[in-house]
Amino acid sequence: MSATALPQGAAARPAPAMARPAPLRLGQFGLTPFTLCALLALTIAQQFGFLGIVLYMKHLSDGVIESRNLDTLAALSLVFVGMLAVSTLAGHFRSAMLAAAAERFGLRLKLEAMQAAVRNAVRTDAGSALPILRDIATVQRFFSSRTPAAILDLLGAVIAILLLFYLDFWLGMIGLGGMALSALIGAVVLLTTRQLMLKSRSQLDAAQAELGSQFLHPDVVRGLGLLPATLLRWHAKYNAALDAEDASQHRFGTMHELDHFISHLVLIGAFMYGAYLVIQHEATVGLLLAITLALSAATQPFSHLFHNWAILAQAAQAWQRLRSTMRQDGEPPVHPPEVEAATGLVIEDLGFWPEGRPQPILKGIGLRVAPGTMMTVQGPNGVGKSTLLRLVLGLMPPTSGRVLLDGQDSWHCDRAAFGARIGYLPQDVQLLEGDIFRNIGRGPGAAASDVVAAARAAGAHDMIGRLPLGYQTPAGTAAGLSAGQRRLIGLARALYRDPRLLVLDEPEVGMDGQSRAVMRRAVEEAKARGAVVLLVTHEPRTWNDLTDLRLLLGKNGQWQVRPAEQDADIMGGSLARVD
Ligand SMILES: Nc1ncnc2c1ncn2[C@@H]1O[C@H](COP(=O)(O)OP(=O)(O)OP(=O)(O)O)[C@@H](O)[C@H]1O
Repeated sequence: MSATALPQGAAARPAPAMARPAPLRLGQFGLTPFTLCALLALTIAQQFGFLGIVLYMKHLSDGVIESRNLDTLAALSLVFVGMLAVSTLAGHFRSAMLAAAAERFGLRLKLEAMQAAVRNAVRTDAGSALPILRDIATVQRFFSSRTPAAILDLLGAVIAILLLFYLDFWLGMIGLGGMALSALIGAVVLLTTRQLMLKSRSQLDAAQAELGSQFLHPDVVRGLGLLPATLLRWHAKYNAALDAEDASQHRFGTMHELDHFISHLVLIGAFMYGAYLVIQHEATVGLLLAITLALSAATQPFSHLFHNWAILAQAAQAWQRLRSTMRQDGEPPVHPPEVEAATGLVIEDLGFWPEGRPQPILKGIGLRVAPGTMMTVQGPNGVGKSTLLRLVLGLMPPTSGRVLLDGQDSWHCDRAAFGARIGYLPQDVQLLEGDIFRNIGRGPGAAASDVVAAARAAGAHDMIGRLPLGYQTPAGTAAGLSAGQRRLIGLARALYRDPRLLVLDEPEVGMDGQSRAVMRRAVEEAKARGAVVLLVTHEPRTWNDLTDLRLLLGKNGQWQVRPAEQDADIMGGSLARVD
């Protein structure tokens, strides 16, 4: 046995710096300045094609019809058919580019945002990372809808207004006034519905999360007759969320009607002015035709945007939430292993003091656990045993100090490489969706021999063999495995490929005598292979013969390391003996 208590640090060191995550930028998803310029150029080409028709109509009615010149009619028609073809092609390429961007965006965003959300959820105990999936879907739905094209078409609206100015200064002013009014209404409604939409979204998330967590314990809910109360509570929250959404939809609807009214008002104004010019012999009827087409090009993108305002507003909010998730991500920078550090587990001046707590949970813990050594972690309920294990595993950043496994900082590490070197059996064993083989082998591609060896070491092989589908038995939440079976599979997963650090959180809970014996043998073998074993237990006596060292935790961050021979159940209640 080799285990050493290191001197306690006098003052808490600041927590190790988190990496500042790169802000979420559209450029990361292929929307570079070049792509945007190409999209704008295609939009202009498309719009010129359309606006060409305006001029075509005007020339036809002003010149060709009066002169009755068929050659001019044929030549003009040919030119404008060509323009129309270019416009259609430009529109097609633009749609293809937008669709490709939407796909690329969805794929990459899913990967990055999901990783960030899971890391945040683990670090902050924030529960589900799933709302992020809805945000990704919202942003993706926006990109694959007609709305980005409508935004680009606002450029066409500007060109249409310029054309109106070209036709007549005051016509341009009427069109510009209408456009400005529409934009103003849009901005006002977007700002005033923002809070309502945020409220509705957070209420909906809270209601669904609450119902989801209740359904995780259907037996309790049904068995204790809590279903009506649960549904009533959920219904009230859900209705409140829908009320907020209805209010925002109502405002969107009002705005759409208002925009409709303004478009018609602008059209009537422009027509009246055009008719006045015709009466004054300053223009021909062709001008009225041109006004109709140009104004429709100027107002259509607005009308589309207002119609789909909710998609735009929801996408903007989802994008902001995604950005903030990525900002909070803070994946720590990876530190290379310290070659001169002692092998095994080294804990240096480790402290954990969450915000809002008057006292630290853990303070200045310093010790070394050599390879082939088992240390039990003992202490009363709520004293910080599981927290210590999570810090050792590098699942959250310590407030001070650090943990090294064979010289590798457990927080500043490459998770995939570090995870492969540890085995962890939490109090509440959660198996992932997929079969037992994948669960033990920690994903696809595991060697069958390694999986079976781990299952044998955990005493799970025979139990798995008795299942109708053996290692192919589904192991997820709906699979129906018993708590004891899940625990054995969880232990096999922890033992997979001989971890350097084996962390067991109250492993004996829920195990029968035979399974406990198998577990003890597994721990013994892991020690013999040179693993460091950390074991949280409320029954230290049952592990006496395998224990080399005890870490005793007390209230407010008190701690002490003792050799195994002393005081197996010292933490039966008396903290004074630890001081
Ligand atoms: N991320 C966190 N933020 C704030 N407080 C936390 C965090 N993690 C743990 N705690 C608090 O730390 C205290 C210790 O919790 P922990 O689960 O580590 O206790 P424990 O000793 O394992 O208890 P038990 O024996 O009952 O399992 C609890 O009061 C818990 O609320």
